[in-house]
Amino acid sequence: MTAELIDGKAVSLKIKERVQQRVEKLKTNGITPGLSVVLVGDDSASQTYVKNKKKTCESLGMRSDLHLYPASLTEQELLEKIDELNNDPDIHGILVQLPLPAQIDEFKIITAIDPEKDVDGFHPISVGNLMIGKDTFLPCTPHGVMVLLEHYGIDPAGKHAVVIGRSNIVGKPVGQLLLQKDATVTYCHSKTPDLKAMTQQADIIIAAIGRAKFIGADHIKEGAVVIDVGMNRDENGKLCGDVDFEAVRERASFITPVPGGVGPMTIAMLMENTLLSAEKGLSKDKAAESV
Ligand SMILES: Nc1nc(=O)c2c([nH]1)NC[C@@H]1CN(c3ccc(C(=O)N[C@@H](CCC(=O)O)C(=O)O)cc3)C=[N+]21
Repeated sequence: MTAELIDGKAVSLKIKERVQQRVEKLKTNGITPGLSVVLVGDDSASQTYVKNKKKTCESLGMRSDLHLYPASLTEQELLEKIDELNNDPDIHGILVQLPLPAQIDEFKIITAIDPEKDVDGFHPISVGNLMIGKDTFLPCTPHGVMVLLEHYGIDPAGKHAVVIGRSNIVGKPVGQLLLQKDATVTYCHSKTPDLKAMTQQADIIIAAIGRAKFIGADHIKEGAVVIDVGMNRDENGKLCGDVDFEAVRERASFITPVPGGVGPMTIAMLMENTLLSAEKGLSKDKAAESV
């Protein structure tokens, strides 16, 4: 069997088109969605990502401002910036690029962001709402994975989904979203004694490990759906996922490439969250007017 390619780039374009149309509509009500992106430190890969986020925002008619700080920024200074953005009515979404330098406590920063502007879905309130199935900002990468599955007609209900990785931003939430869609979910991680025995039982595999080409053909069952959330560099410095794509595609039914799979979806869902935040603001203003 050769797997069908899950084209995240193409699906992300469709989502962005829809976002753009809704942005136009919002603008006729006098509101332009605005995203603030904060980057601390001069990591060049991170700079490229945040610049891409800004470019994408602007291509969809949204506003975006970039706040670049040296790696020496103090926690207090960052908290003050977040406070300012929390109180800026033109800013609907705040994204603080992770990881942060060691002197800054990530949890303190994430919890300082107004949950109503938490377009990353990382605030404990957003995480809690996700756990109990309440309406909230969904974290962008897990949400992007679910949208891809839906787009390709892959219904998780009754399937065995094996999530490899238990980070707060990918592994844990994507397992939760799969559970909400009635999958049977197994979480695997670095302390799982026999990973292969687990992944061989999976109908759907979500690889969020962080090791280049770690998942080979012998890890998967014939016909499995393989979603690769990895972002690594191979021995030649080329971007690659956690899955050995060429080998695994011969056994899988569907597979995401890296690049062009989950990555572009992450950005598209961020745009959608920023739009949703701005739309919520509008409906609140309208409600206030009608009182
Ligand atoms: N607060 C916060 N929120 C994030 O969402 C966040 C973060 N911090 N820190 C870093 C990670 C990483 N991340 C990516 C998003 C898109 C691509 C992406 O578009 N990738 C392209 C390729 C890009 C390339 O060629 O380098 C693709 O897979 O096709 C990659 C990585 C968001 N992150």
